[in-house]
Amino acid sequence: MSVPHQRSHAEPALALHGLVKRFDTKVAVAGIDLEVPAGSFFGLLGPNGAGKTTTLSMAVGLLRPDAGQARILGADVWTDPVAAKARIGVLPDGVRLFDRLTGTELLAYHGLLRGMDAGEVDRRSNELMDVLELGTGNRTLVVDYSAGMKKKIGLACALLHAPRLLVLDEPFEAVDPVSAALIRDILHRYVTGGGTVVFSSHVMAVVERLCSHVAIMADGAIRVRGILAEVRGERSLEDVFVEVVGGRTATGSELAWL
Ligand SMILES: Nc1ncnc2c1ncn2[C@@H]1O[C@H](COP(=O)(O)OP(=O)(O)OP(=O)(O)O)[C@@H](O)[C@H]1O
Repeated sequence: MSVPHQRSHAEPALALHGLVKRFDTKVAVAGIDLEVPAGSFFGLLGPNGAGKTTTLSMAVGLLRPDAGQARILGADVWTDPVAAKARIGVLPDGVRLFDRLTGTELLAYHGLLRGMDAGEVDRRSNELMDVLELGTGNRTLVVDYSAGMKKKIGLACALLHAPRLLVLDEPFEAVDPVSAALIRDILHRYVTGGGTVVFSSHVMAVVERLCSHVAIMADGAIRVRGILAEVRGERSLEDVFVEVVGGRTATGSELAWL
């Protein structure tokens, strides 16, 4: 089988074809085609409102597209949802969690829902709570966690069943520098071990450090995509980003009243 636009013959970890989403008259995502190669660390960039969250939500089956398809390691998210969802771990936007549970209870819920053995859920959940410094015996309800802790427990839920693809919406947002370094390390090891990560971020330094591939979105479309080194060339990723999405420059006369 030959796959056009791809050097590798492997099935892409994530393949989006013609994805469209409108909210009333607003076209949030305007027909996106994107392939994320298996084993890649893929950064999705774009200014506020570019359509990143909408795209990732459709990619993982949280939001039904108006048109188009999303396939996860070959399984269609909408026609074969059980197979598709078994292969992914998701950190959604805003991390909507059952927050009247403790972190350990939440992980148990996720693990059992995915049909995992209770003993294995226990072992992995203790290890995740420990590694992510959420406290193994912590009885605090998730609702009382800080924003960064909520991100970390959301990430733990996404990792628990050792999925082959991780789709993470702004995993570094609200996370302190020590925890960010820890998460970078965990994700790096996950990709080295054969996993694939797709994540959205506004933090260029993190994307430059971690990613093998990037795509830059603006106004619901992908403007630039490819291997990080090729997209960046001799410039910084931030320079490329600003050039691609455009941006206003301060003239010095704004907010003169301030
Ligand atoms: N549920 C919704 N109802 C109406 N409009 C929406 C909804 N969700 C998103 N939008 C609109 O779709 C566009 C894309 O939003 P989206 O959240 O996907 O952007 P984003 O790139 O993730 O932005 P950010 O970086 O700020 O998180 C925006 O104009 C937003 O206002």
